Amino acid sequence: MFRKLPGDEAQHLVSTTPDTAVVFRPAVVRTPAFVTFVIFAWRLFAGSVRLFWRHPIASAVVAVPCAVAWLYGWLQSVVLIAVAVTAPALWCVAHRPSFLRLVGWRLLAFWRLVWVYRRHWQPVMIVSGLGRHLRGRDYLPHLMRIRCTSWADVVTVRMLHGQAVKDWADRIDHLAHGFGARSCRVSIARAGRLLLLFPRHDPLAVPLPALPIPDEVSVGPVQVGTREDGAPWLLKVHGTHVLVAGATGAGKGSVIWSTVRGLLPAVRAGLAQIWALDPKRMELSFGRALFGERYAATPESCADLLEAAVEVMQERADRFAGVRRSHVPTVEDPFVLVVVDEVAFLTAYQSDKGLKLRISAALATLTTQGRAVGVGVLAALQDPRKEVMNIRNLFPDRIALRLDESEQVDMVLGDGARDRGALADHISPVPRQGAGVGFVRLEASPDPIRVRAAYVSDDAIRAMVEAVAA
Ligand SMILES: Nc1ncnc2c1ncn2[C@@H]1O[C@H](COP(=O)(O)OP(=O)(O)OP(=O)(O)O)[C@@H](O)[C@H]1O
Repeated sequence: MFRKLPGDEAQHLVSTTPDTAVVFRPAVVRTPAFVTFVIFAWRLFAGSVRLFWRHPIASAVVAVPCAVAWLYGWLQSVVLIAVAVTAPALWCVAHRPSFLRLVGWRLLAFWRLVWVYRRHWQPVMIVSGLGRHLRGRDYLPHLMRIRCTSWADVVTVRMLHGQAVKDWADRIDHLAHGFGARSCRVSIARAGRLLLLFPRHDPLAVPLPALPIPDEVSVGPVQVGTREDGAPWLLKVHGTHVLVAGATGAGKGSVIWSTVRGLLPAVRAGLAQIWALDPKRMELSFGRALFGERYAATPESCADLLEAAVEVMQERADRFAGVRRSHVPTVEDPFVLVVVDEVAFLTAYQSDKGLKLRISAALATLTTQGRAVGVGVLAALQDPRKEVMNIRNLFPDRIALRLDESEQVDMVLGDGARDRGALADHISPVPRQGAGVGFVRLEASPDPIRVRAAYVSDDAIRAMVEAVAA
């Protein structure tokens, strides 16, 4: 045993009786009391300065009444506390948003920093493998800052040197459960720093009724719902192609109808046309009058309609060649949105090989050449696998509603989307809670954003048909 002990440790050994633990005599360095006092005083001072610097509001809440009591007496201090409590309460009642923005969320952030994150930081980091315990020392990522919004905590973290974003993305489950949240999303703040987003509650849990038909005549981006952060979810349809993937009952219809609703003023003004392909004959047939002649349900008529769209596209391409490089909608050349509900019925599940080829070729042509000349495709499908939808990569913008399998998330939103928190396979199958909820990736950012489409009821569709007929 003595030979196994490193260096001169053997000389500190106090007891090695067989039935007790090995006990070492600690090294004692005799220090004058004065030096010890100076060290403690310095630590106290440095700690107080750090506390004031990091948490000025919370420190002032404690320090100011103490200072007043010491300088002017306890009665004045009690009066001050009473005023300090009632004034914010009145402010909160009178103008809640400004109170929350300036005071409320900061206090909550302080509370959650102390009570949730700092308290659980060390065990969660060590158990999840994001921190290391080496030779008696903890090497932990640095918890830098907490910001609270109305629905989530945003935690800024400095990673350990040598860690990668993937190390954190692989552990979102550990982090979420470790800090008592439903989920966790990871995004990059800057080199070496991450933002972890922990939702406190789900702002999208309640269905959103159909949005009002906009007054402005525009081909987009159209508002189709709300983002998790409360901002409007604007979907760009002009100048792109959009693929909506979701299991049965995921609410694909609500994305399609909300888009149609947002384009309605442009349709009425003649600046947009919606061409509808409805092989299931369920979804779009309800508002058939909105599409006029440009509605197809049988595979043959769908192939014809798609080829007609290709003709429009090619005719425009011939006219625009060398004259302009982008499309501006006019009554002569309106924006054409080809809406396809359950596109796999027309491609993968189509038994007639000739029709399947015609439809696939037309869709591929539209999605590769249509956007510059004002022809866009909005397609919905249930199964995003390559065997089912081999042209899914030709859709620049993709929306993942509730999906059956976790692997399907990256198929729709691109590699790594699920690791970053796009848990489309965890969306509730209960229509009230989960229908129309999904994840999108915006052009500007690789981080998925959670959204909910507004539900356009049958009555709202009927009202739209009447509005267009009028
Ligand atoms: N945005 C929404 N908000 C709340 N409930 C919704 C929403 N969208 C749809 N629903 C509810 O979910 C049900 C299914 O929606 P929908 O038919 O649009 O799904 P889907 O994805 O098109 O399904 P399928 O592929 O089977 O046609 C609807 O009957 C409606 O009750």
